[in-house]
Amino acid sequence: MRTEPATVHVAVGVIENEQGDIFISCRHEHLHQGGKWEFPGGKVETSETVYDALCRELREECNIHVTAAAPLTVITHQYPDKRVLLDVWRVTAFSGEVKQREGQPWAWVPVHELDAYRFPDANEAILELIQASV
Ligand SMILES: Nc1nc2c([nH]c(=O)n2[C@@H]2O[C@H](COP(=O)(O)OP(=O)(O)OP(=O)(O)O)[C@@H](O)[C@H]2O)c(=O)[nH]1
Ligand SMILES: [Mg+2]
Repeated sequence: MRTEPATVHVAVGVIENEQGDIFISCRHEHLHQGGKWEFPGGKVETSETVYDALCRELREECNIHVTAAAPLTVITHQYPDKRVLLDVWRVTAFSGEVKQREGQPWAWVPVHELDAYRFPDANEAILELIQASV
């Protein structure tokens, strides 16, 4: 008998700077969807809320302390090898200077240039929402 693997619940942050550029980083090659660009974030642990996970992941991955964020969308996506539920938040206020702490290439990208980057398939709806909001 084959059992379906559980959905991976992921908190994802869309961080914008004063110019309206969006922070993205490139996933390490050896990871799931490696080599593609992503919004920072990571798995929600059982003991935490999605908002707590968002704050923890953005502190760990990009050095900021989130002070306000609003839900943007929720996406479920089935990859050939994995099912994910992306809980996407727009970070509206933070303290600290954004920097990539995990050795990934990173960039601040104007919204109209996001199309030049390759993202995981699940991200399509996120990109449409960001582009529609400028
Ligand atoms: N962070 C992030 N993950 C994404 C995005 N789009 C997307 O499909 N994912 C998928 O969500 C899953 C969780 O991401 P993750 O690898 O960042 O998790 P994590 O930071 O907790 O790392 P870990 O693997 O070391 O525990 C991965 O399978 C990844 O491919 C995105 O824009 N940002
Ligand atoms: Mg991560």
